[in-house]
Amino acid sequence: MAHFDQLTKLPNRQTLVDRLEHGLTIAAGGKAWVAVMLMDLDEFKTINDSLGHEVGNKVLVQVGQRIHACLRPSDTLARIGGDEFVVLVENIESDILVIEQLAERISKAAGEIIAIDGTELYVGLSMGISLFPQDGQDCETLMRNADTALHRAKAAGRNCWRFFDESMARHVARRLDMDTALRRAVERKELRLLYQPQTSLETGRIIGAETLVRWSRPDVGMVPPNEFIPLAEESGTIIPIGDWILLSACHQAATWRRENQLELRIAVNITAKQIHHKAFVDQVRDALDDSGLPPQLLELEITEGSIVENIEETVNKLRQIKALGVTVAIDDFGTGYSSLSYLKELPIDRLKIDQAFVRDIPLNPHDCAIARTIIAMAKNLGLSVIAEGVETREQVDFLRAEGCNEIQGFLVSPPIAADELAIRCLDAATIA
Ligand SMILES: Nc1nc2c(ncn2[C@@H]2O[C@@H]3COP(=O)(O)O[C@H]4[C@@H](O)[C@H](n5cnc6c(=O)[nH]c(N)nc65)O[C@@H]4COP(=O)(O)O[C@H]3[C@H]2O)c(=O)[nH]1
Repeated sequence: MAHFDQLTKLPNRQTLVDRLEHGLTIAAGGKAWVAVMLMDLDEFKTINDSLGHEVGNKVLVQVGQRIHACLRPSDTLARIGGDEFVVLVENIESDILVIEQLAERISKAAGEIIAIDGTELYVGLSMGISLFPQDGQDCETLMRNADTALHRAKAAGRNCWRFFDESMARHVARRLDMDTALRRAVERKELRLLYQPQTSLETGRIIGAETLVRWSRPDVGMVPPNEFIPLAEESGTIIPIGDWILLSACHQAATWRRENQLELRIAVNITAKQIHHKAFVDQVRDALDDSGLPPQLLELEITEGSIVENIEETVNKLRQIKALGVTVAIDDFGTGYSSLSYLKELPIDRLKIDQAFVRDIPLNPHDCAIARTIIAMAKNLGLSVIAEGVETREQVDFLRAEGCNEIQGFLVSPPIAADELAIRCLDAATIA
């Protein structure tokens, strides 16, 4: 039996069903989602009736090519009948926002003018989307529910898409709305940076600060970074925002140096997507050039989790960063999956013990053991150690006795405004 549609050379219905069944078997064993995006062309019958089947066929071929151009190599596009196409997206790990974005790309691409034999045509496309596992466990149910959603899209005025599950659509809409607002947040000056002191346990003095972003969203209030940073990471908005944070933090540290004679190391959180972005090293170099900050006063904090995503490329990028003279710390250390073997290879300067292990020191013997082990391991690898989330005197005593180099936490100060931090540093008080 043929596996491909003769006209468009795309997989046909049978091939789609085979791939979907295979995809569901794989997805059933893990956490990934699968999306079935069923689409058809609005008013295709009118094109066929008024301009003839030959033109209709050319339209189908062109639309097929346009949809195909929006996909990743691992996605499947099939033509399952007349003007019906299906896109199968497997292995959706992080967020269904990617499906919403894909639906938008496809609608836009299909909706552009099609020129056939000197005639210009517009073709609208409606789409219904069902998701495994929530909208069905098997091929038949998922196709049926995608079809129900497609009918809803048509009823809603065509040239749009609908998820089978409306609550899912609302969830996506909320996130999309937040992402759109976030994209504008920089130019509208809704983002601001706070700085949390980092203190040397040897001298008791503040030697640096971590940059922590805050978003005050009009009509909504403060949105915590734990909520919007992962979203920005997912959608790619982290690239312009991260660039702004990096540049602003470098300027701030340069200002402390120039105006307050403070040589403070400024730490900036960097996400996985930022590291892997092709312009990342240039962005860091530009931020240093633009601000005039000496490179050794800039530290990049990257989480353990983001390193394991693509270890080779991360090592490569970090080497380039180190070559600039910038230092690197591993954030949230102990929560990821670091193995000693690659920790040795990473060009890093500091380990940051996650606050989850600091919180119950000295009462919890397990946490004490973990903190002690991280400190000892860092020493063996020639790395410095900073503990985050330090809130009590007892924690300081324990960490100091174990040889931890620096601390950060509410005991010294919560994240504060830049001016306030300068005053704190100029104040003679130290952690004794
Ligand atoms: N309970 C307790 N908490 C303490 C203490 N000291 C500091 N914290 C909080 O712990 C978080 C430490 O930052 P993180 O692990 O990098 O975790 C950060 C980081 O992953 C992300 N984030 C914040 N700002 C940025 C940024 O500028 N860029 C990026 N990429 N991520 C950021 O959001 C996370 C949360 O940031 P925040 O809400 O500012 O929360 C901060 C800080 O306010 C303490 O003694 N006790």
